[in-house]
Amino acid sequence: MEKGAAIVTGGGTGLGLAISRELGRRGYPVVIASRKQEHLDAAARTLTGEGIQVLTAVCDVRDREQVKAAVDAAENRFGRVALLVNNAAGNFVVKAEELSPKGWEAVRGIVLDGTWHFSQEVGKRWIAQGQPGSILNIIATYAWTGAAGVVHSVSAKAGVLAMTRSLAMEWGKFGIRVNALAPGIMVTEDAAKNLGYADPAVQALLAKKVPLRRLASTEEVAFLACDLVTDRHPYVTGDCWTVDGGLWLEGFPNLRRFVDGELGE
Ligand SMILES: CCCCCCC/C=C/C(=O)SCCNC(=O)CCNC(=O)[C@H](O)C(C)(C)COP(=O)(O)OP(=O)(O)OC[C@H]1O[C@@H](n2cnc3c(N)ncnc32)[C@H](O)[C@@H]1OP(=O)(O)O
Ligand SMILES: NC(=O)C1=CN([C@@H]2O[C@H](COP(=O)(O)OP(=O)(O)OC[C@H]3O[C@@H](n4cnc5c(N)ncnc54)[C@H](OP(=O)(O)O)[C@@H]3O)[C@@H](O)[C@H]2O)C=CC1
Repeated sequence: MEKGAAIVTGGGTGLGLAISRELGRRGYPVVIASRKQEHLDAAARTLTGEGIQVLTAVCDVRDREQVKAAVDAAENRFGRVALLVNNAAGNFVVKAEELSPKGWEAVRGIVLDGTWHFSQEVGKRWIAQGQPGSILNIIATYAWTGAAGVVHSVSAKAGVLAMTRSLAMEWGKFGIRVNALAPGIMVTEDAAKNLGYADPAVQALLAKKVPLRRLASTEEVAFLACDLVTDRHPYVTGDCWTVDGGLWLEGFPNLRRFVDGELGE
């Protein structure tokens, strides 16, 4: 039987692209949704070339109507949505006292509102259709440790973790699983640029802070993400898996110190 489709927000770049590829390899048609056509087109070319069925959906996750249109397009093309990965994010390092209302709004809107928009849109359809489903929310370990320099993202990711647990409790009876995954530091283009670790010398310093002494690859994080969101672990819900080489146990690096050039040995 045909598998339902997997929607991956922010599926055109970085971790989202790695998750889309791994889901494709596991037999799921993927729907990649994000704002920029050029990100989606480049990813679709790559994935199609690897034999994966792909649909692109230009969509700002902050806009409820665009989210609805993306889910409609996924159902029209593939019949059914089986999986949702809320991976899209926005982030930048800023002193809390200098963060503007629009800066707060942008990051909260993408991370917290975007996750809610897609989750409710697919969740209510699964409930109405009597279909099971699975949602995976990509967060960060600072959702529970806190971190200096990214108060907007920390607050939004903490909200997503609370949302994950609450939806798992409320929708478990419908056969809908909801989990979260907290990756360690990955060198993806926009994250490294926006968070001040594009320089390989900074990456080397960061790696020294990780108990396993290296940063994460998108592939290894994607593999675990796919294990969690697919039916490999059908009794896991409301949980958050961490794949960060042990970094959070050491304490999350103060991101302000990176951009201020104060990171020492
Ligand atoms: C060192 C280890 C770290 C590892 C852990 C990291 C864990 C998590 C990582 C991530 O989440 S990585 C994801 C990174 N990817 C992205 O951010 C891609 C998408 N990002 C964007 O599109 C932008 O960066 C955005 C600002 C988040 C959103 O773009 P949008 O077009 O909606 O907003 P703008 O109109 O450009 O800006 C809105 C508002 O925000 C202010 N702002 C933007 N950048 C900065 C900045 N660098 N510093 C201070 N303020 C910023 C901008 O000025 C606007 O406010 P106003 O000026 O209008 O008040
Ligand atoms: N990199 C890291 O070290 C870590 C990352 N994470 C998390 O991993 C996930 C992936 O991050 P990563 O791959 O590194 O970063 P990327 O910047 O590559 O991914 C973010 C994606 O979100 C999409 N996006 C941004 N804003 C919107 C929007 N308003 N609507 C729709 N899509 C949007 C972007 O596409 P487009 O520009 O086309 O809209 C992009 O594809 C994020 O949730 C991040 O918080 C967690 C811990 C560490």
